[in-house]
Amino acid sequence: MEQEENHSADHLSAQPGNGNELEESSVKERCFEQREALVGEPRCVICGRYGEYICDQTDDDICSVECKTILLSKLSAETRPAVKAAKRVNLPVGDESFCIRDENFPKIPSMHDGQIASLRSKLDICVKGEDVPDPIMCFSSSGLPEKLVLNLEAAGYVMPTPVQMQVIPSSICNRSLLVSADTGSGKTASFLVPIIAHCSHVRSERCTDKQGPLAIVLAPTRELCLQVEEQAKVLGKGLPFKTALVVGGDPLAQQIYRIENGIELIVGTPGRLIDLLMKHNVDLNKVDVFVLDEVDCLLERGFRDQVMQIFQALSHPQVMMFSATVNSEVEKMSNSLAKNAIHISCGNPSRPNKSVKQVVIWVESKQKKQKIFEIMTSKQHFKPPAVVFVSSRIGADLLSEAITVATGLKVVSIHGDKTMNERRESLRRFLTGEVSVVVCTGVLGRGMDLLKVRQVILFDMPNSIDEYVHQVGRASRMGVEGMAIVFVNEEDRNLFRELVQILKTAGAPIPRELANSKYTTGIPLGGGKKRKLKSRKFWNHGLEW
Ligand SMILES: Nc1ncnc2c1ncn2[C@@H]1O[C@H](COP(=O)(O)OP(=O)(O)OP(=O)(O)O)[C@@H](O)[C@H]1O
Repeated sequence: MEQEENHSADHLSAQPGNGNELEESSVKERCFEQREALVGEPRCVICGRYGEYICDQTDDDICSVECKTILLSKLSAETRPAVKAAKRVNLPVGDESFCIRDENFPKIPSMHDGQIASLRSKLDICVKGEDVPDPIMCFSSSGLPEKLVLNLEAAGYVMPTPVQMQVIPSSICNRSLLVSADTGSGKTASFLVPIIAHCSHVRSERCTDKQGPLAIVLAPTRELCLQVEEQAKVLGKGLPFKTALVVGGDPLAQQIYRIENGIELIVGTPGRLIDLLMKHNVDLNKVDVFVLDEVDCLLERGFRDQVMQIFQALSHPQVMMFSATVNSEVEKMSNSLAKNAIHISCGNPSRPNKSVKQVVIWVESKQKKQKIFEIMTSKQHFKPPAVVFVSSRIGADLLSEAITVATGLKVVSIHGDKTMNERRESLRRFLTGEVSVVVCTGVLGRGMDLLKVRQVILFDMPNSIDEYVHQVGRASRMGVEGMAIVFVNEEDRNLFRELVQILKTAGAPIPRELANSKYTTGIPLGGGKKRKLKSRKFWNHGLEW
């Protein structure tokens, strides 16, 4: 007990002068101050570094006050959508009566169809399709391997989020899916959990060494692939489940070597995967799960042909497609990949996450730099760590230098002209808190789980409202409140109409210049033609990443 107390990060709250100064000074404030864990040492449940302390509230190993705060905010009943969801439908949180330990994965007991429909409606889950499996209320009710359930618990996943409640059972029933759900709502685990369960099931049934992959996850950016693969490794730990990351910028030979040695899941960008498949004979015959993360982006021109090429090399896989922004065009295109897919929608997809306060400011282009310096030197307005989105690579470099000079803050830039090692290192420095600002192009706009970020600044508006939704979404994870500061001026007039609609719906203030602009008031609401034009524009921008 004595020892536990001395290790407790809660001692940080001790006040100077109470005799605890010695322990206080040794407690690590920030995650990056902590060393890596050696073999056999406890690891921080948040970042994996040396788990020097024990969190009093949860008994988990943690490395620093910073990770303790994240751990507690993750577990906080007020901020967990799954727990909130359970409360909304009057389910006792963690009540075992809602957990069915049945391999065949039956219905929630004593719930008839009407009750299931009402449950879905309360959880904001909409489903379209034939024989849609019922949602689950806990991870252990879907016949997942015990080790996987333990890994989920260790990662702080006490209950599934609404999207996971509906996607996991549907996926385990081998159904193809098109899923749209809010940013930060847990889509990644909703496809990784069934993939890991499937792979470890197959491998333990037919245990032969060095087999080809069983699942492929495609994502549009290297950073997102890195993150998805990392999460797959955490959730699949201790199971017969190995992964390979196939992204540009890393040596191809190493990626081939890893695949040759036998893996279950490939996570990659379409271009590099095609490259690898052309140069090397990878047996894709056993791939029976194909996931498109950020499906709307992957089905845009530029990626679409590559995605279809990979798909055609597979033999009738289960296809699962995910994004926070799925429009009717994407729905139509998804038909060519999966005919009878179930459509699942959770929360308010295609709208900025409700937990992010949108603060739109009218700033003329020449004044933008001055404005961002003002924000970043204001204790009241600047809430680091912060992500700044700009529209060009050169702009990212110039602005990051300018912010450093003007404010003295540590800033990095990330964009498509940097080498993979530079991008990895900059992201690491940002995520560990070594630097407090990252200036980037759209490369970090989609899918990135920037856990500690609560503030994003859209220095340049992106080229489409869908990208706006994704970029704003970086300011919040799992319902934690965040803020997006958005600079607009006449140059963004193409988006005025949709932006004003979005701000009105969110009840956010609309700058006078924006409200009064002829582009806001004079043009009728855009139809299909206008959206197509925007999609193309986005693509020109997308290729610039
Ligand atoms: N059941 C759960 N319990 C607790 N935390 C969870 C759970 N599921 C996911 N998370 C955490 O929630 C955060 C957001 O999840 P994720 O990145 O998958 O969101 P997303 O829906 O893919 O968002 P985006 O559209 O922005 O990519 C992550 O930090 C993840 O670890």
